[in-house]
Amino acid sequence: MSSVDAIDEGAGSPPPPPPAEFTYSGQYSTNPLGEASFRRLCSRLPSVLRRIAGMAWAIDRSAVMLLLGCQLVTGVASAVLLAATARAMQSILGGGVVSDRLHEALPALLVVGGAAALVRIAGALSSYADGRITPPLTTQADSALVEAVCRVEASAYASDGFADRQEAAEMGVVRTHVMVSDAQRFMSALVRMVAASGVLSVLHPLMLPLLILAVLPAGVGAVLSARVDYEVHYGNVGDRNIRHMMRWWATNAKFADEVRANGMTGYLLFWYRSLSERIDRRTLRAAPRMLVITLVASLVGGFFLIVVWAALAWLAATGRLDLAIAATAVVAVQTTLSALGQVVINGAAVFHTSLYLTDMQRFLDDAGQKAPKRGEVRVAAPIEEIRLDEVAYQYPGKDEPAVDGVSLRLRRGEILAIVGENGSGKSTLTRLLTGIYLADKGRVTWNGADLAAVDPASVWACTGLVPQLFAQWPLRVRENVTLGQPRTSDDGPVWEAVDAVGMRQAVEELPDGLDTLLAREWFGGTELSGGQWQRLACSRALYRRPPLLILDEPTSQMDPRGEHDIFEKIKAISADRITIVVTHRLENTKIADRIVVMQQGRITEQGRYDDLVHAGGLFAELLALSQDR
Ligand SMILES: Nc1ncnc2c1ncn2[C@@H]1O[C@H](COP(=O)(O)OP(=O)(O)OP(=O)(O)O)[C@@H](O)[C@H]1O
Repeated sequence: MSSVDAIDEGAGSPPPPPPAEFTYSGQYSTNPLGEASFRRLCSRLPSVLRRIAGMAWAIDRSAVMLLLGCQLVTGVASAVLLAATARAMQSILGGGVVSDRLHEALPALLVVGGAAALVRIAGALSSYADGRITPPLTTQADSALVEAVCRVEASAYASDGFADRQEAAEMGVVRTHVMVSDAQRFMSALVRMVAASGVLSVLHPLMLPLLILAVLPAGVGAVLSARVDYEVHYGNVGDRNIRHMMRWWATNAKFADEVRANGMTGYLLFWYRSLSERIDRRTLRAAPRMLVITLVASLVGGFFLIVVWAALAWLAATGRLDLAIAATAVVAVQTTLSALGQVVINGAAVFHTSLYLTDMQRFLDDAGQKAPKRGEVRVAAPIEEIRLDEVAYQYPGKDEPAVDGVSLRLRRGEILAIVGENGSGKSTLTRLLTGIYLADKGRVTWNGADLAAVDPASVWACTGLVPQLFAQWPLRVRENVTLGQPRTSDDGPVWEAVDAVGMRQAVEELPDGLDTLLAREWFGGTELSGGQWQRLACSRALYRRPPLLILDEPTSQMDPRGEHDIFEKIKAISADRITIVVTHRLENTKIADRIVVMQQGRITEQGRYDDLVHAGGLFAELLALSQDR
């Protein structure tokens, strides 16, 4: 079924336009492989192996030692195996009675058996060591990525290509699953190849160069294929990223009503499939190149392989090579060939992995750079005063500042209401007040300390924020209240916070009270209503008893009783803290000691409710509009 068939609504109307093209954009848009030569690519292998070894060493030294020991054993045993094979062949193919010849060959055959067993045992132990290293290594890479993203300055999310590079870095995490085993297989094949080719060179000096010629094309082919593969991955990063997000939104149970009742299913499926098809098209476009690379590599490699066997036959037929030695050479050629093949395949895999690891490392380094480095100064409760002096902030890529030259002074005990039309800068102002964003211009100070030089953790330890868009954590009720600041094992303060938002009865009626899992999707989980979720978000902020309490549209989903309760509570606890309420329900601003009205990032009016109602400004106009029904 094509993507357009996925649209079941609006039959007969022209098909909608395909999803916008999302490309990996900005300063990171250059494919690091674009200019790299084959030689440079190969020369990266040692450093990649060193890096993988270093990462593994940090995880489990004894497992790494075991791996290295196994490689050594494999190499020595492979060489011994071939040398003993040559000796056994000489006895077996020599003159005399068969039983005598076999008897003479027996010690060498026993050595062959022992060496082969050792190679197998070393292989098994290597897999065991890999099994010990890989899971913690993957966990470490994955956790490092999650932590790096959680710890960046919030403003980094809006920076050029951040999400795309995060998506690219995720691939690095995926590749850590196979990284050690690829490297181990590569090393083990290399060791076997060196051992076998050493023996082969001793048997006849011509064999080795011929063999290398036979396998080299496959090596070049494998690396070139890896390069094309990465190129495709690189071209698809942007689309894959947005598809991944869209998948979450389209399939999330929380949005199921909206998707169905608004007839979005058809378009979303069309959209999803179109994007997938575009990704496929890019991938398929690379297929002919892949085919050419593989065919040419196989043809050239095959030709040289025929030359190898012909040379061996010629050497044996013309008596230049003893028959027993020729027989050993056949075994050695086979061993070297298979080892070389493994070297090539696993070398290409290691190289391939290195590309994704580089993306991951680059992202981690960049995220590290974007982590807050503001200073050691700490602020602590009580927060007596917060000041903003000529503060401005402009989002990356925007032409106008979201907040433009705002000055404010807030004192402990005060309730400030911020109002204004959509996009006037209210939420941005709260982000600047709490140091989530640092001002581009001007200063925000807490108790006189400039937030640009203050440890942000100390600021956020003093903050309770109910954002406009709050998370509905798939955790227990208790954790939804205490998340970020679990204080005691005693449930008393939790119930206090639940009471403060009028949720006691609702929580008591849940199957497991505070222990109820708030995730309907999971077995044993349950779901709250929109207003109940919002009450819980408020209780989370109240539980923190913060010196700065910020509520951004805290009651937009609540019934009048809930709204009344919350505002009563805010008033009751306001003496100890600075309280900021952002709201479009202008009646609610009556509780504020001061109201500021924002327009295009600036404060254009301020005063008490009664003053502003009669001031004839934007506040009065918005209030009149809200009452005009
Ligand atoms: N993360 C962001 N990245 C880029 N621009 C943003 C971001 N958040 C807000 N903006 C822009 O900044 C301006 C102010 O937005 P802000 O969210 O502060 O307004 P607001 O007054 O809170 O609006 P609302 O009443 O709709 O909540 C808007 O033009 C908006 O497009």
